[in-house]
Amino acid sequence: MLLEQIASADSLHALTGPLGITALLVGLLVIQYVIPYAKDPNGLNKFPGPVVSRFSNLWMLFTARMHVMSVSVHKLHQQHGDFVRLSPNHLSVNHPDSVRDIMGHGNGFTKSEFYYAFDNIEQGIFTTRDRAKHSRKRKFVAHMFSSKSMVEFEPYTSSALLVMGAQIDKMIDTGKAGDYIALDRTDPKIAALKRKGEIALDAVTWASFLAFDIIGDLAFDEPFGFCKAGADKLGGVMKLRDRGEWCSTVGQVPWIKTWTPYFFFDPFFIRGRNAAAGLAEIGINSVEKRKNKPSDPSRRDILYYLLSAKDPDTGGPLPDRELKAEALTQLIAGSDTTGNSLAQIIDLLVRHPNKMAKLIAELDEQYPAPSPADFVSLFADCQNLPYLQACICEVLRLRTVTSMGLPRAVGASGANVCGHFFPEGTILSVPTYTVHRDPRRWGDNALEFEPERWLGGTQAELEKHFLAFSFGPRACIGRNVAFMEVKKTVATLFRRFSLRAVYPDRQPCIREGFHNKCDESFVFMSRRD
Ligand code: HEM
Repeated sequence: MLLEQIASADSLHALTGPLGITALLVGLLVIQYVIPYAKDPNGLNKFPGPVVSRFSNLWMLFTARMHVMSVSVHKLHQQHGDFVRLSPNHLSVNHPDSVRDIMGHGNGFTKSEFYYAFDNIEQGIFTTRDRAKHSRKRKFVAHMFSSKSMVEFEPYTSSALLVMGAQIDKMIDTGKAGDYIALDRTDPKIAALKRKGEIALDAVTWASFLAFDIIGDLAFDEPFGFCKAGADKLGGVMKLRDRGEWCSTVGQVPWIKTWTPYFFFDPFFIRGRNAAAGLAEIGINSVEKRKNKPSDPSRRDILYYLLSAKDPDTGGPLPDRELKAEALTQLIAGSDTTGNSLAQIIDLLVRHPNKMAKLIAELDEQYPAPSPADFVSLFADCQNLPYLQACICEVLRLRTVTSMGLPRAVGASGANVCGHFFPEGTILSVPTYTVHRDPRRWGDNALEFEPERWLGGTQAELEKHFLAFSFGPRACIGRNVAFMEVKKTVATLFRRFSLRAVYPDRQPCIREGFHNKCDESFVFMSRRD
């Protein structure tokens, strides 16, 4: 009888009509969101956070897409305290022990599925989630970042700095370097503020040119030539930005990755996907070019180390796809990070002329003679300058390139973290932006630019809360190369040139992708000697 009723035309109509479809949708929503919430498999219901985060990743997707994730998470911590729920299985933890408990060695955590969005060509050292696979990769890149290779890598940084110095000189003399025309030639407002002997340029643009040129030479045998051309002929800088923003957004809901080419409602997704493909092409072409070109046998660069690395599993060379994926990883990890850090260093120093004067005094003491046109600071000379080191650390604290919490997944046996137990698969992150502003860690002047805090023997203590290069087993492997590049660049620039902000009172607009970028930072420059 009942079956007959169901099968009747009226009932079928009811099931396929608007009411039936609504009931079906509600049922699906209950299965997808409400039941998991009620079951609370990771025990996160007791933690506060936005209501929508209890049921879905939408809050994270939205804040990432709007480029405001770190700041939004920070506001939630200010409102709710040390533990904030960001999605059904993701908790952000800003507890004094969170860096040790979540990021530290030996706790069995892995990178989360967020990193799937970053896989390009194939999993590289940066994206690999599996711990055994990651250790294998760390083994074969270890030589590349030894102190010996640091000495071998220095000349590539020096030659890029030489080209950039010459281009700035050219701009001071002619107002133009390659395709780049000094800003005071094109913008009457800037021209009106200019003093004699100065030119105006965008530090963000030139820091990117320099960082790309250095990594091009360091990784692939020749600089990309952006400084010489005064232009980014490959569109690499923009591709990096678009790809980074796309990855950090897609990573919030990783399964959408393969569908983004069809997201016609938001060109952001199409652009990001194309940028990722374009970057892979730059990487693959550069590797192919290098492999087919007779190379100087004494040349020691990243590709030399990758080409001569032994696969720890087979004892033979690395498989071709893996080699390309690793080369691309170094290109991406080593260019955008360094370029953005340099831009932020210049931006914050020109906004704090008293700190900049202290740095210049330190450099002048190191280099008392007038600096010639081809002056480039040797790493040996600037490596241990305390105020230079302090300025760099302080900028990387306040203007950290990657300031969002880096998500880690709890391993098979669960984990005790800051007094709570979390089962396998729970995602935990330490909110770098918030940690770097926490008065419990940095004192009452946590929000101020105060390089002096790094002086006087406090560095080791502060390093425990310093996440600019991350912490633990997945910390930045290129940290020493980065410090070498940044120290040499800052020492060279500030010894040779005077810099001042074009608009000292205009706050920079910082846009967050996976990396934070100043949209622009206009500075006046003139020769000092
Ligand atoms: C100022 C410059 C730099 C900063 C601020 C920086 C920051 C970071 C951070 C925060 C991570 C961890 C990311 C995560 O866990 O999601 C990381 C990882 C990494 N960085 Fe850097 N980085 C810099 C320069 C470099 C350079 C110059 C290279 C190479 C030439 C490099 C290569 C890598 C690699 C390969 C990883 C992945 C390590 C792993 O998972 O084992 N980085 N970096």
